[in-house]
Amino acid sequence: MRLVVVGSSGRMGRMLIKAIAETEDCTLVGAIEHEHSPFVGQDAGALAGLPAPLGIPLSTDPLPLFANCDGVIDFTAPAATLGYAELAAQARIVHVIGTTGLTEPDFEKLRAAARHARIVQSGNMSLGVNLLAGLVKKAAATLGADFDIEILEMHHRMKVDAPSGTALLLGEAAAEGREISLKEHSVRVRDGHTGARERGSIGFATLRGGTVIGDHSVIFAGASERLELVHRAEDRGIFASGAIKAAQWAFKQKPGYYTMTDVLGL
Ligand SMILES: NC(=O)C1=CN([C@@H]2O[C@H](COP(=O)(O)OP(=O)(O)OC[C@H]3O[C@@H](n4cnc5c(N)ncnc54)[C@H](OP(=O)(O)O)[C@@H]3O)[C@@H](O)[C@H]2O)C=CC1
Ligand SMILES: O=C(O)C1=N[C@H](C(=O)O)C[C@H](O)C1
Repeated sequence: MRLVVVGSSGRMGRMLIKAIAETEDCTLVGAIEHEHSPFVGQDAGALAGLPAPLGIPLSTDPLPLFANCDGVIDFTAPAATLGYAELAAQARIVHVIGTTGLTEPDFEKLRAAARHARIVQSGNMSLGVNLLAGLVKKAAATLGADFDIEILEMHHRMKVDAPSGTALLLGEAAAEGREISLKEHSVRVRDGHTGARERGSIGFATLRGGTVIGDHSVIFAGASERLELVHRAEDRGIFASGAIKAAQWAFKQKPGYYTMTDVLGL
């Protein structure tokens, strides 16, 4: 499969270039950055720390690359992702989206692009987190509203969006298990005299610091017992290999909007 990476000098971009180089049946055919990036023109392999250059310089023009590839992997920023989604739809290719911080209007645009592209979007591409989401759904359904649900996440100091895409994905899983709408029951911030906790709400807490790759805990707090389901990412390679698996899976599908639950058959 011929793949292009956008945001290729970023933390995930570099990890993806390395992972694609190490994956059989996948070839990196292009690496893209925005026009003001200081990395434009540099070799993708050198940037990713590979022992030899790949002969692929970072470019700013997606059009010729999208026209000659099977899929694009995108861990960038919401505005960039929406632009790439339009181009991927025009080129009728696979678009794997790991970008977080997307809003409901953004998701509507992505669903429209998925009429022509094969989009796989997930706030977390790892097997562990997607399995965790299933466990959270089951726990939420089993325990019911006598147990308060709180979702705690910690990430590195450079992360720009909160709560994390993963925390929101886990919140959706909990809400689905409870058969409620997350939008109507989530409490994203607490400060000052908040009053007692509202029964049935799903709370979020965000920590930022250091180099933490991504820790998530879903806490079910009952009257005399507490259940905690935890995932800790130890290497960004888990997101990169999940994204490549998603691209390979989507290559065989019809245009549409898919998630990692579809890819992993969970
Ligand atoms: N779903 C998942 O499994 C995961 C999702 N993520 C998400 O992926 C996103 C990226 O994370 P991370 O790699 O840590 O962030 P980085 O900031 O390190 O990387 C983002 C890269 O995208 C570049 N970029 C910005 N705009 C454009 C554009 N228009 N075209 C091309 N490149 C562009 C940035 O350039 P510059 O720095 O110059 O602005 C940067 O190099 C975040 O939303 C994060 O939450 C991260 C890990 C896992
Ligand atoms: O920005 C990150 O780093 C990560 N972002 C994703 C998120 O928002 O959940 C996934 C992972 O936790 C790392």
